[in-house]
Amino acid sequence: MMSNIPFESVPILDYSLSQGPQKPLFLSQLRHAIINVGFLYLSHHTVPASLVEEVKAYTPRFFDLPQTKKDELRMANSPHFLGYSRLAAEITKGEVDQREQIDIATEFECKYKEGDPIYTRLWGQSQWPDESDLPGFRAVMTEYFNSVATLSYRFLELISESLGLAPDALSTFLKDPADLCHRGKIVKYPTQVAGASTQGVGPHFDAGFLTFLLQVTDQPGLQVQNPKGEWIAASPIDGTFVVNIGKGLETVTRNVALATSHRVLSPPVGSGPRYSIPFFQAISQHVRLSDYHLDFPPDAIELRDARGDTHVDSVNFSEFKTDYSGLVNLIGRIKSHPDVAERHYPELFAKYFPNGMPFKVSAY
Ligand SMILES: O=C(O)CCC(=O)C(=O)O
Ligand SMILES: [Fe+2]
Repeated sequence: MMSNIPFESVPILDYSLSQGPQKPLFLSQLRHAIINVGFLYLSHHTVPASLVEEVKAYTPRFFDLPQTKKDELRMANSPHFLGYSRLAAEITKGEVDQREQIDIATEFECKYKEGDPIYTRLWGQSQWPDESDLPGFRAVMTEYFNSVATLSYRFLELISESLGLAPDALSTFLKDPADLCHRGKIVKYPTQVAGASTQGVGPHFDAGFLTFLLQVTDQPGLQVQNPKGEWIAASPIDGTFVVNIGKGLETVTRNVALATSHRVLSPPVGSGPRYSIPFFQAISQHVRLSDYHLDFPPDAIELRDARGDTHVDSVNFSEFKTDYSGLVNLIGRIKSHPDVAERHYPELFAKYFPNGMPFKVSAY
């Protein structure tokens, strides 16, 4: 299991082990998952099961709102790229994604003013449906994201420890948790239309540090690419999150932690829609990851080198090597949602789309 043979399944880790005498076992399992897989299931975690059940119950109800109500929340309204995207509004790797979604974030008041770095405008308030249309939705989703954020901080400390770093070595990139705007989305993948595309979301890496994914329904569809290029299923397991590493964490750990390409296939004809909720942990906007040098013990570096390079079929991300994290994230959003960019960031739109609005955009 600890070898560098390409993984054939996504490991399951029991978070409760990290809180007791079995912590060393947990940390060794975590080290393997972080270095060789880049994905894991996390069971027995700290987000209350009752809260998860409430979130699951609300999810289809949001999408069942009348189309006009959802369109009122459209992302194009928001300089923060938060809000609703209709079915097939995004493209990954040149193909339309068959999903409908609302991007939301933890509570954050945007303090951007003229003259500040433009990327500080990216963080701000979500757009929520009217309370009378979906009573309690905002409160439950906000509580849920806060609870996942808390877990994500603790988990980052465990990752540091598992790699032989001081527990707070990675937390320094999240400096002041009260001043972070974590993002995520609530997603609906409709069942495949016979003969049509099966791309729920095309192969991609996540951008930031850690992603915590809640698979709301039971359909398979999420797949993770191993270093040989094979697609390995990460089907739902009740009571777990799927946790994965983003390009930011890979960059700052000099590839010790592995960001792994993944995709979602549309649910098969007749199986009903699939719903999921990814939470993307934010890091401070003002850090340039390449300015930091984390001192890993030699055995972590050896494990990384034994794993070697991975060959993946995915869109790529290299800006973390040169730019401020906030700018990297803003550029990612601009490329994914040029309609929002054209309205709120005309200069950046012109820079990244010199020929005007593309017919096809490339979403991360
Ligand atoms: O819906 C899923 O299971 C995964 C979604 C995902 O990978 C993403 O939105 O980054
Ligand atoms: Fe993803």
